[in-house]
Amino acid sequence: MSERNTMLLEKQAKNGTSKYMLERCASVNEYYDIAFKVMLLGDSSVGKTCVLVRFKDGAFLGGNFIATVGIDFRNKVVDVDNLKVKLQIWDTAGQERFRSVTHAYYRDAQALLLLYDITSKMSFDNIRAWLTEIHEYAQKDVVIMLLGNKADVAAERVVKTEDGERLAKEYGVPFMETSAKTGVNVELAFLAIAKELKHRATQQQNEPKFQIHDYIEAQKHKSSCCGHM
Ligand SMILES: Nc1nc2c(ncn2[C@@H]2O[C@H](COP(=O)(O)OP(=O)(O)OP(=O)(O)O)[C@@H](O)[C@H]2O)c(=O)[nH]1
Repeated sequence: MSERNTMLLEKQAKNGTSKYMLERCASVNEYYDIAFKVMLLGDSSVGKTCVLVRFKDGAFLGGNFIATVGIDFRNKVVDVDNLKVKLQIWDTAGQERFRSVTHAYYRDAQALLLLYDITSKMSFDNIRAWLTEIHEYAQKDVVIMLLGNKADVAAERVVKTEDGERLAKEYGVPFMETSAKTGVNVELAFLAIAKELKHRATQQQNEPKFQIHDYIEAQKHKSSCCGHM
């Protein structure tokens, strides 16, 4: 981390001008400058665990579906403008019976990735209910991103890309389609979140605001030449 960034973060922490955590980890393996909590939400079997495993380990969990019980988390440190940003990513159980457990974790999250499955109309229709729940339990300024997962299964698609885009626009949240199987857009989703949170935490008054929508569109176009759904 540059000296300027260190001073800036320390100043913000001292003044209480940053709502975000400033943490230092002594372990060499897990060194980071700043940490954020991110939660994965959405119906059971939309692919939350698989998206997390794809991002963390670059692998796909195929085979038999094992539903998440309760809640679990994994850490990943990413570089954002010379800062080491630790994302502590909470994987929640989509099943209704675990809802009261996961509600308790909403308050601490700075970002929420809300997933539906493009081959399940019900998981898409339930997104409005998820957003209502988010507004009830999460912080007011939480960063929300909508993801239409399983984009690789084109033959079974029942939710059009435009429908996802329209819903995201209605709620003013960024949107993209992902595939935990091929990896398409998975890293982009987490990096966009990391950048948004880092900018919010370190931004100075005269600096231009980070535009997450513009960033995602630019990156999607960049990768569309060679990205495979
Ligand atoms: N083709 C395809 N299958 C996927 C993708 N993501 C997940 N799956 C499959 O969908 C099933 C459910 O995936 P999970 O990641 O366990 O779903 P979840 O949302 O974590 O489910 P809960 O833990 O019950 O909330 C598994 O059989 C995965 O292999 C994807 O991008 N493409």
